[in-house]
Amino acid sequence: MANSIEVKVPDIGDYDDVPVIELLVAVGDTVKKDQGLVTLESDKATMEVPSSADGVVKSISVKVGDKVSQGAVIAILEAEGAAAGASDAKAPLPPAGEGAAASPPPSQPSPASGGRSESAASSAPAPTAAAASGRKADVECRMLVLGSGPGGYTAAFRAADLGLDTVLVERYASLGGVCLNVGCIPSKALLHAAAVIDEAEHASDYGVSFAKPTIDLDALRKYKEKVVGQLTKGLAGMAKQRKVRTVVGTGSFVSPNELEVKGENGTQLIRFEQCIIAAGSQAVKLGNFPWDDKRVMDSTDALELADVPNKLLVVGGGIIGLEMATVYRALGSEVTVVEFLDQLMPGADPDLVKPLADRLKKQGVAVHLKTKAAATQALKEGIKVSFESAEAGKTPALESGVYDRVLVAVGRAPNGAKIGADQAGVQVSERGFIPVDRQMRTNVAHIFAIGDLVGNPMLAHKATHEGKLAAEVAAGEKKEWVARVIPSVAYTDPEIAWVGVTETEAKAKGLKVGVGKFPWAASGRAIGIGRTEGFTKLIFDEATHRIVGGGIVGVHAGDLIAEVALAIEMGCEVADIGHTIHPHPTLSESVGMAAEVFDGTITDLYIPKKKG
Ligand SMILES: Cc1cc2nc3c(=O)[nH]c(=O)nc-3n(C[C@H](O)[C@H](O)[C@H](O)COP(=O)(O)OP(=O)(O)OC[C@H]3O[C@@H](n4cnc5c(N)ncnc54)[C@H](O)[C@@H]3O)c2cc1C
Repeated sequence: MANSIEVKVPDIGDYDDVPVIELLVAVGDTVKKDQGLVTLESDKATMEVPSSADGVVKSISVKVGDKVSQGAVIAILEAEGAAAGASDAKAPLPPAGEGAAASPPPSQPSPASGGRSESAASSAPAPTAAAASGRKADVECRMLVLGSGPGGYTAAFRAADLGLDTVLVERYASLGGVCLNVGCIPSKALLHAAAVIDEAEHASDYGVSFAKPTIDLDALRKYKEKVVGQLTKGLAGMAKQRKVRTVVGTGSFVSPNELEVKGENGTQLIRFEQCIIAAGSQAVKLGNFPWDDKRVMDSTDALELADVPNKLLVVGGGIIGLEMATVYRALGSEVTVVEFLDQLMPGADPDLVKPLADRLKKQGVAVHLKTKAAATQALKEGIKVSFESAEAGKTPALESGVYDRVLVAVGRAPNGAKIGADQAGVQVSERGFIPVDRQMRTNVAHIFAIGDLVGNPMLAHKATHEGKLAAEVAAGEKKEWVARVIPSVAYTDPEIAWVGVTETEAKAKGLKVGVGKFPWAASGRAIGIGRTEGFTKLIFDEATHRIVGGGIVGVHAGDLIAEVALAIEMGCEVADIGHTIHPHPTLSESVGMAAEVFDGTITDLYIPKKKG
């Protein structure tokens, strides 16, 4: 029977509220009595395994940076003997007809999945010997990675670099997944063209006039494809250099150690010791749209640039919908955006969104909030869409319209339920997410999952970070998720970027925070480029003056937010940021100056002192 032992911070007053600075072991490690588990900051105290217990680390309840008090549980151990089958990342490949005996990892919500309650629980059946197919394998490998998006190719490359013989399975011939082929990269190539069109249009403000642009759609499409091709071919080359074998075809698990891949050249059975699932997500297709009509598009279709519709409806005012609205508006479409919620880009603070909403309005983009696309009809002259108010009983601001094309951008759904995960014993939530622990392990110890299919935010940089972590853990490194924050960026015009705690979230959670906000109207650089609508705000813990979040709206906000993310990761206080010398004249100065605003030391603005 399992004999669990809790390791607690000792009952010594000195240890109150002390940050954890190092985790010395990881889940699954076998530990011996008196071995160090966790190091705390104050006088480098090390929490040790109690002398009564040799065992396996079942869970670790803290991460680096957490503050702990006396009595807090730091880890749970399973005493030796009770831990048979505990995760062994280097479990040998079972012979055909024999499954892996893996015990499930601890039940911990992944921070990478936004703390979802869908944890890698232990209720899924452990794979049994009978579950293996008994078929002859066409390919055998130490590591199989399913899906070649930013999560998958990163995981495969890192695994190979760490010496694991790796196979990468991808259903499309081109590596790179959604991000490189039909997501981040092509959208940014088109947004670059949109920005140039816009810049040229406004250059007359400073005395430089260009003729109205002529748009060669074929050439623009080719440019986008060239950008994508350069990156995807680069990936194929790097896979070869690392001796990562790629298999093209659609994969589905047939046992805890086997994946069947159906491709153009028939069916192959791949047997693996360890696996990283990185099968990503796909666009949600609302059921009330006629998807067999080419005029109804998801983001992949919209990036095809089949034509520039006279009238485009964008359903969904989130990042992807607004980026595509930006592109098509610049190319000449009359764009209408409808959003069900009461703000564009839900998740960002409303003040960050306002400059974008104002600019869209100026540009003639019609935005209707609290509006639902209720019914659709494919007519010869266009797609007719009828709207309803999101508020029961209210009349929508817009009742109906006929559009040459409709882009539906209402979110993405994980592919977890489409890969035969049940055959491997891997748990999948009702929504299609695969729960993982802090090491990206699923409930089956030798199978990891990463990227969009483990939870929000569905972002490429989250997927790559997780991919690296999973590969390193699989190769035997003692690691777990320690990143504090994941930045979000909308590459609209202006860009909006935020990271960490938002003001809205702080209010909802009753966190005591203070804000330093620097308006770009006072930035020499912003004035020089005629883009003063932006601002930079930093959010600090009121008691410690440590930075906990930040948001930037304005050109290049996506590049600028990296400094704020680093400051949060480093645990910077307001003075660390304010005293960092930023180059002048740059937009980056606005980060230092936002800190000075909070600190009351700003000289580039005049802020009257509060009376009393
Ligand atoms: C229009 C658009 C713009 C975006 N812009 C940004 C951005 O600017 N920045 C950002 O961070 N994120 C952006 N994203 C999101 C980003 O693309 C995803 O978060 C990222 O691609 C997720 O990576 P992943 O590795 O989890 O999965 P994916 O990139 O989805 O890759 C999964 C791969 O698995 C393959 N696959 C799935 N099932 C199987 C199977 N059964 N067999 C074989 N192969 C399979 C798929 O074909 C795919 O290639 C954007 C997304 C879209 C749609």
